[in-house]
Amino acid sequence: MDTMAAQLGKIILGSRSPRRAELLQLLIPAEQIEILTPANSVESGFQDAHTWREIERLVSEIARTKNDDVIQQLEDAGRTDYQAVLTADTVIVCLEPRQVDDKVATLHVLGQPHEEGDWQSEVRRWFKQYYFGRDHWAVTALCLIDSTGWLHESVVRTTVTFRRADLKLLDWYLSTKEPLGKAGGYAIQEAGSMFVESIEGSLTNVVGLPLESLNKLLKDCEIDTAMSKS
Ligand SMILES: Cc1cn([C@H]2C[C@H](O)[C@@H](COP(=O)(O)OP(=O)(O)OP(=O)(O)O)O2)c(=O)[nH]c1=O
Repeated sequence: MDTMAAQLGKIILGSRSPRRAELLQLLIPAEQIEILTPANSVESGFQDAHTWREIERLVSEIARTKNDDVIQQLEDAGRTDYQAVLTADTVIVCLEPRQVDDKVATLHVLGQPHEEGDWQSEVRRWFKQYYFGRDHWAVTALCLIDSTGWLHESVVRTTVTFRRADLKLLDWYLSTKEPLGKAGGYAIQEAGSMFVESIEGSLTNVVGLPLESLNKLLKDCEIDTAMSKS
């Protein structure tokens, strides 16, 4: 790709998440980003996924499905004026509390709370059963496909440790509705941070777009970022 075209071509962000758009703007100038929303992907199959290998495979598959959807939209519109399409998917992975006779701990995946149901009870249960006083992981799969169709992928895992139970704070937190639209039902970048004791790894990965890893993928794609210009 020549440098001029590389400078002009848009980076298409296939996401409805405002957090992903804000984070991408830290690496790519806003005027070079265009947002196209992928069709809602079915986040199924996780109920049978209990190993890291299987979970990471499924999260990557969802990010790729979102990307395919956006590329199809671009093709349908006869568009060739873009450098790459970026999509991502984030889930929370927890350890099932050990049963007395369990030999090995089991992994369990949480997506976004189900808005149409009693989401407050659902999120309250997640906090009590999986979060308070324990570790869990935020896992984000990135999928970047350049205009030649070359696929660049990565999966990033961050360990998050929550403080001990504070049920009063949890009741208030649920009343804010912040958990809606967030994987695992909390936002570490907002009031959800009050539950967090520590994290190990990338913070932006928890928020839905791991910048360090994305910067590397963009570099692999020969896309200039704010860092490459400095
Ligand atoms: C854990 C966590 C998640 N989140 C958000 C980021 C993502 O928007 C969302 C994860 O859900 P996703 O299903 O990955 O993404 P989405 O449906 O919001 O957006 P799209 O598929 O269109 O890209 O959770 C936070 O903002 N803060 C957090 O601490």
